[in-house]
Amino acid sequence: EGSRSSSMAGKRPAAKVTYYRLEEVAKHNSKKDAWLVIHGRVYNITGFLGEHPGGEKVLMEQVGRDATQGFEAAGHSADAREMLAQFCLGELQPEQLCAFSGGKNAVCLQFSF
Ligand code: HEM
Repeated sequence: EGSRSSSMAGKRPAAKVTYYRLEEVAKHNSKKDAWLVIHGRVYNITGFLGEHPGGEKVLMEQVGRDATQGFEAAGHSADAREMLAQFCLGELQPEQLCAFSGGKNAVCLQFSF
């Protein structure tokens, strides 16, 4: 499970953000339990697999991993980007961000399990 910690955004009260590691995301790689990462956020898309206008197949190729590059390569609309929020579980550990998401560690692009 993800680790909980507080983060202070400006002077607002601490908001709870759940951080996940890629190793945890990787466990959720089946049709019945499908997670992926896009731009540093972790999404549970299990219920969306059959709803995706681009089809289930492309999503199943990305589950359990960082799908940022594929998501951007498909050129998603603003509507598609807004849909993401409803599936969000939390954030990827910042040091595991892929280069495509602004991470310094380009090796994440080749991350595989
Ligand atoms: C939860 C994440 C995702 C959401 C909410 C989503 C949503 C959508 C939506 C609404 C469309 C219709 C076109 C548009 O509005 O842009 C679409 C099309 C498409 N998506 Fe996704 N998508 C997601 C993830 C992905 C990923 C990870 C890939 C590939 C790696 C992908 C590949 C495609 C492709 C190829 C199309 C185009 C289908 C066509 O033009 O016939 N999507 N997606």
